[in-house]
This record gives sequence, C-alpha cells and structure tokens, in this order.
Amino acid sequence: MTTVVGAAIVRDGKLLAQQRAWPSDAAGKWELPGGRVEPDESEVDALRRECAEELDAAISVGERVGPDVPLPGGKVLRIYAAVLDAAAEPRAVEHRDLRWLGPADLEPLDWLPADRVLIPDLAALLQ
Ligand SMILES: Nc1nc2c([nH]c(=O)n2[C@H]2C[C@H](O)[C@@H](COP(=O)(O)OP(=O)(O)OP(=O)(O)O)O2)c(=O)[nH]1
Repeated sequence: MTTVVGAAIVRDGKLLAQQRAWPSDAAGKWELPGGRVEPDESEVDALRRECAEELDAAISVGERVGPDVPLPGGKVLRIYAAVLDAAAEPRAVEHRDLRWLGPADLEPLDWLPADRVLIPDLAALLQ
C-alpha cells in the first residue's frame, strides 16, 4: 500500500500549511508538506526529503498525529508532528503559497478533502 506522509510543523503556536499549484483539480487547495514514501525509504526519511524539496527546510520529526486517512487509489495519508530545525525558514519551492495557521484558521481553510478529517487533531497540536 502506498503511504503519503505529511508534516504537521508547528512553530510559535501556529501550523504550517501549503497551497498546491497542481494538478488542476487540486490547485488552490491547502495541504501539509509531504508526499509519497518511496520503496526502501522510512516514513521519517520521506518527510525530511519532502520538506527539503518543498520548503527548502530541515525538520525534526516527532509523534504520529491523528488517524490514517484513506486516499483515492488505495493510498493512505499519515501525519507526523514536526519542528523546523534551528534557523530554518521555509519557502514555497513548488507550491503557490505558505501560511502559518492559528487555531481559528484551520476550519475555514480550503483543505484537500482528506486533510479536513484531521482538523481536530491538528487543532489539538496548537493548544
Ligand atoms: N503532501 C500531501 N499530500 C496530500 C495531503 N493530503 C492529501 O490528500 N494528499 C494527497 C495529494 C496527492 O494525491 C498525494 C501526495 O502527492 P504529492 O504530489 O504531494 O507527493 P509526491 O510528490 O510524492 O507525488 P508523486 O510526484 O510521486 O506522484 O497525497 C497532504 O496533506 N500532504
């Protein structure tokens, strides 16, 4: 089964989200940094690689957050808490925009559908 890992990066009580630029049906929607775990790659290594590619930032990965969320095509979305390494300042390398979200910003955001399931768990990280 294909696992897509996502990083719930929290800094100063805010969660980092990124806005997709592609494909057309997902463009403009918001998600957590991450992507597909490659064969022979650990989930933590995949998260670190994806954050380096997408954010140009190094992270440290912590505990699992929330349930596995089924994705179309038999994939599953699995989230881990993460923090930016010291002095890392993320930038949108492949994405349209980045945003730091406070608790009140989670519900109104135009998330990818699977991510909406995780809103209560993401909100709990910000308390
Ligand atoms: N990264 C990420 N992907 C998500 C989230 N929610 C969600 O439904 N997805 C979906 C969108 C995509 O169908 C899939 C991940 O695709 P991706 O394009 O980010 O990952 P990738 O670079 O490894 O993909 P690929 O080029 O190998 O196809 O998971 C999320 O919060 N973060």
